[in-house]
Amino acid sequence: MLPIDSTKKLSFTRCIRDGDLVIVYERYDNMKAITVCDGSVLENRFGVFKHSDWVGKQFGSKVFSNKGGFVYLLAPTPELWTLVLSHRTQILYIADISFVIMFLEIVPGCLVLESGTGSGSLTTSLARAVAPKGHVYTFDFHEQRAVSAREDFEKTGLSNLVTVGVRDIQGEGFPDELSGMADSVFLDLPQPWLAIPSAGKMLKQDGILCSFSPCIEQVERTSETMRSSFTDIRTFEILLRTYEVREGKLDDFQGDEAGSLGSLPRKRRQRSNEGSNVQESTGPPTVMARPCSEAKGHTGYLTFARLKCLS
Ligand SMILES: C[S@@+](CC[C@H](N)C(=O)[O-])C[C@H]1O[C@@H](n2cnc3c(N)ncnc32)[C@H](O)[C@@H]1O
Repeated sequence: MLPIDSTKKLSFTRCIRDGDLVIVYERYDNMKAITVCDGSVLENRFGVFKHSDWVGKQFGSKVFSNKGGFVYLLAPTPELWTLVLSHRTQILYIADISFVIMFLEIVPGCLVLESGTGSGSLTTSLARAVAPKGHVYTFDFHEQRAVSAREDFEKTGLSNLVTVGVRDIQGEGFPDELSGMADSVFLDLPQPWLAIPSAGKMLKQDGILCSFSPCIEQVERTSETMRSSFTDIRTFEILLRTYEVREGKLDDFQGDEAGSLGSLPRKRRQRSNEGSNVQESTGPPTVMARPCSEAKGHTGYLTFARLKCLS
């Protein structure tokens, strides 16, 4: 990520410099984060890429190896960072993250509390959502995870937007100094119900709390605890269906899962929509879209609740 501060607008239009973090993109399922270092090289199946060739190029550029192979150099957005970060824990992915940001009503300037930090996947998106003047206070009781998260936020240029604290949030709650200051609180903890009374104290009037839990028993216990100080308690499970889009001839797709309109060539689908039974088995390549066979299933449940107003 490019540095975000209160004076700069988040922008990826500037050119790549020595020391920048870039996402080296081969395919949507094959990318990695690299810090550009003049004098270093990247070696992969496409050949050898000199970092010095990357300096001065715009983010999004296609760059070539000594063998004529190529990769793209993308800006490290939170969306891409989530896909390349080093997993120190289970993490939240894009479908849950985007829903969380929307439902917690997080906008620039918000103050957000989070625990645990884990691998900082959600924190990275929270930081961008509150930029340039908001702040995220994130807590984990695992010292080394906190250290690694700070290093990552430094690398991604977000450290001025995030404070990482080491604290047992289930045991001690959030720090008293933050009482009544949070617009929203997010919990990804094994026993979130223990942290709910403290989360309630931290929130501004009508602030929103979200708790992520992998199993429904935790959701029930969390919701039960929320009832005394929160209202509008709602739980969601975000299931994402991804489609594969590729070009081919009808013959290439014969024998694909039957009955899936998504697996039909566009041309054939249009014809059947027009009431014709004509089916071509040859012809020019056409674009197909069909559900991916390896779609991600259950990740967890997101329970949201709004603090009850006192007056
Ligand atoms: C599943 S991870 C969070 C992942 C994070 N949401 C992400 O997207 O990268 C849960 C984290 O909670 C931390 N944790 C567990 N119990 C805790 C407690 N009592 N206080 C603070 N952190 C705790 C763990 O150390 C772990 O790093």
